[in-house]
Amino acid sequence: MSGKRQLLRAVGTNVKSLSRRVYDTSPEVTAVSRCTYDATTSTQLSKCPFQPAVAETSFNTSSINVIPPAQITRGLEAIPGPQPFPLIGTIYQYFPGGQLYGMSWYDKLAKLQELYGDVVHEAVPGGLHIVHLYNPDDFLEVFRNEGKYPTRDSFFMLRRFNNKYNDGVHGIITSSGESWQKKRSKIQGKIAKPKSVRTYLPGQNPVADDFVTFLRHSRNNDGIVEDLLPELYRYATESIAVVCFNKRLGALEINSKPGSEAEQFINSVNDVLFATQSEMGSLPLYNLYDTPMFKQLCKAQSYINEVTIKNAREAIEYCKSKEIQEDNDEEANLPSHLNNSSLTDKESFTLIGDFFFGGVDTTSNLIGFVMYNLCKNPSKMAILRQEIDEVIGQAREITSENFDRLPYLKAVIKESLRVTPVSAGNLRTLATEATFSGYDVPAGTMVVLHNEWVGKQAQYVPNPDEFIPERWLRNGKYPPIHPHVLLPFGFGPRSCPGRRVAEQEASLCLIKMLQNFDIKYCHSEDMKCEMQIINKIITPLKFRFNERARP
Ligand code: HEM
Repeated sequence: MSGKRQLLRAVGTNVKSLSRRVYDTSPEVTAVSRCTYDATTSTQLSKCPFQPAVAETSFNTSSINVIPPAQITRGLEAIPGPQPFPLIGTIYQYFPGGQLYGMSWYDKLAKLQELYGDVVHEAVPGGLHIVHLYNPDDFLEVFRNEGKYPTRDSFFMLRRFNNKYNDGVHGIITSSGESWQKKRSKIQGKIAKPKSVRTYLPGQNPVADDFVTFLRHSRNNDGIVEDLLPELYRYATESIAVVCFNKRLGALEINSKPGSEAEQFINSVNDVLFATQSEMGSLPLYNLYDTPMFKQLCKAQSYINEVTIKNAREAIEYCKSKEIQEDNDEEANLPSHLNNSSLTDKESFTLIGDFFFGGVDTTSNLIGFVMYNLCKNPSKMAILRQEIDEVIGQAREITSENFDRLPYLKAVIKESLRVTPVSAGNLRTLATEATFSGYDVPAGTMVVLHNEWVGKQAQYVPNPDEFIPERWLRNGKYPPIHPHVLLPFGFGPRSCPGRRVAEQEASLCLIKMLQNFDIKYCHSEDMKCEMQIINKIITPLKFRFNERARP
């Protein structure tokens, strides 16, 4: 191991209590089956487009973790995993007769871990190599080796759409390198910082009030909403429009006509996510011709762009007509802010489109998951309601100060993201070679961090099957959890810029629902979800909303 990497390894994690397999004499590592695939694409893999650089990390560097060089196994071919074959790689295991056929996403990745251990290699058609990781210590190692401009290679179809039909202009989801950083820096201060997100409260409070009114109209005579999820999509769309355009779209209008702009927009977001999920585990034929799935994505993304551009232009015109120049003016908006930056119109609109798109399914499923978990754990719901009653009471205006005094609400959201995460894990392409649990993995390899799986293992989270928000409260009553187990919004400079927006929108919605209703889950079956880039709820979220009894 080079001196530089010895040094990197030496700045270890502060979580000493967790066992590291790399310290063992590796019997488990050597016992598992070896991959004999000749990695013919190794030249391609080492062609990293980025300068080798080490990611800065703010973690405590108190303990020393040095892997003896003799225990490090080099090269992808040495990593355990299913046997790959030329051209098809390991994809056959997902087809009938294969060991992963017909399984849910979570069951597949759990099976891979069970069969091969904490580091697993898969070869995907098209010469792509994936390394699955199941140890939080290795997650830290990934972020140390993600480079100055972290890369998350995903949304390949969307990338192709942008290249082919958006004049080669990308937002931040599909861009990389300096181009990614330039765009991200333009929007970071407006969306990602907690203080700036609070400035959207005056616009988002009325959205949450309207959602409560909307729910009252959606209930049947028994107070039942047959499926809350579509209503939550409307809420999230209306609320993210406040952030993106400082504008109401009308998604929560009572008796809004089918086929409204908001409805078509929501359907388009779902179509893009569905097409993107279909990329995984299939041959990338869309690179050769416009496949039906690619055409579906193109249609949906074109609509997302159309709605974004229309609303962004209106927002810019609004600021011009009112001569609003200052960003801190209450009537200022994001498109106008970007219009005054060095980005071209197309770059700005594509960037805003990413946020508009990113803010729909994520937030709505998060709220759905939290509601479900609370209903399944009524004692936790009672504690949360008490906190809300004490801090906010029946006030309609939720202030920035209120948010700072709701630790249990934060803990509930966090625990929900562990038990029923919106994002199952994280993805990076290594900028530099790295060592994971004793295996050297070359630069350019895609690594998948299985946070959902790790968060459900008793060795990392005690009583993992129980919904215990208290474990996240900093009162010393529960043992600390490894800081890389739960990374629902990713990590580092490429982490989710919409995190604070999502948390704020979800909190507002949950507060208002608990202020107004007694809520019960009343579907006969447990909730089920399916991986469509995010974990999406696929069974009806049937709740009874009774007006809350006032003292
Ligand atoms: C429950 C809510 C959400 C979850 C769990 C979530 C999760 C994530 C994750 C895991 C990533 C990848 C981070 C990484 O690679 O380190 C991400 C990226 C992203 N998210 Fe979110 N997200 C949520 C809500 C939102 C919202 C509300 C928006 C828009 C306001 C948004 C916009 C984005 C964008 C644009 C990216 C790409 C960032 C980049 O590549 O630089 N997300 N999100």
